[in-house]
Amino acid sequence: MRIALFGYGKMGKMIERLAVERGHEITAKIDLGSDKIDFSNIDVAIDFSTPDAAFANISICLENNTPVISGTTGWLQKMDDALKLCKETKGAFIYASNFSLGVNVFFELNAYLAKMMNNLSQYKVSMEEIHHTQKLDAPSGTAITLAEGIIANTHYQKWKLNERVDEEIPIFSKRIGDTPGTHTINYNSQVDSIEIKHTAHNREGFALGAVIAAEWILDKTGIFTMKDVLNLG
Ligand SMILES: NC(=O)C1=CN([C@@H]2O[C@H](COP(=O)(O)OP(=O)(O)OC[C@H]3O[C@@H](n4cnc5c(N)ncnc54)[C@H](O)[C@@H]3O)[C@@H](O)[C@H]2O)C=CC1
Ligand SMILES: O=C(O)C1=N[C@H](C(=O)O)C[C@H](O)C1
Repeated sequence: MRIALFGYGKMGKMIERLAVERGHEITAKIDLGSDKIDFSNIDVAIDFSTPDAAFANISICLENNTPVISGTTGWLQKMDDALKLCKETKGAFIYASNFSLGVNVFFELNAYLAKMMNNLSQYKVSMEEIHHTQKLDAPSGTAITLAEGIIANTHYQKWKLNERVDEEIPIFSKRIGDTPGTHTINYNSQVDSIEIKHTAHNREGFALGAVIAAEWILDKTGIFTMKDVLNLG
């Protein structure tokens, strides 16, 4: 498979290593200041760039009939436009706030726990996410997906960054050293607390998930999620 990398930073470089190990070829590395892209030499694109760049990168791939996987976070305000463009171009697109198998299992666990806790009004939910100090967006995309999982299964309707407001899910974002990504959900009552936590030890799980998604989407048309790719739930 001929892969184009949009964004050749921490994730782009790790995806390159894992993709080559799995027998794929990297035929384009597009980063800041890159020249014209030769789409005739690309089977699938993988975008791990920046919040400002993701939508343009995804758009150019869809306009050139190239399936695209995006893991970039912090650009959700443009998501509806990307989905519309994918439908118009009859393209193929997967966005995931987190491509790791472990976090996708954790998403399912989070939804199940939220459903159980919904009628237990003595427990108040909160979330904490910890990432490295270079991260541009807050809260993390993963934290937003987790909050959406709680909202879909409880009476909560909104999340709030770094603040406790009645009836909203507080998400506390911390930036510490090189932390690859840690997410904790806590239900606290006067007498006890229940906590679930996912800790990434490095970035390999994210990168491998993105390569697996790229292998999976080849020759497909439509808008998919990692749940489709991993056959979870
Ligand atoms: N969904 C997931 O599983 C994961 C998502 N991420 C997200 O992926 C993104 C990238 O993460 P990292 O690689 O750690 O960041 P990074 O900062 O190491 O790399 C980003 C790269 O994008 C480049 N870039 C800037 N403008 C560009 C443009 N117009 N076109 C192409 N490239 C451009 C930068 O020069 C840089 O090399 C972030 O949004 C991060 O939150 C990170 C890890 C896992
Ligand atoms: O920026 C990162 O590093 C990560 N970003 C994603 C997010 O915002 O959730 C996924 C992972 O946690 C690492």
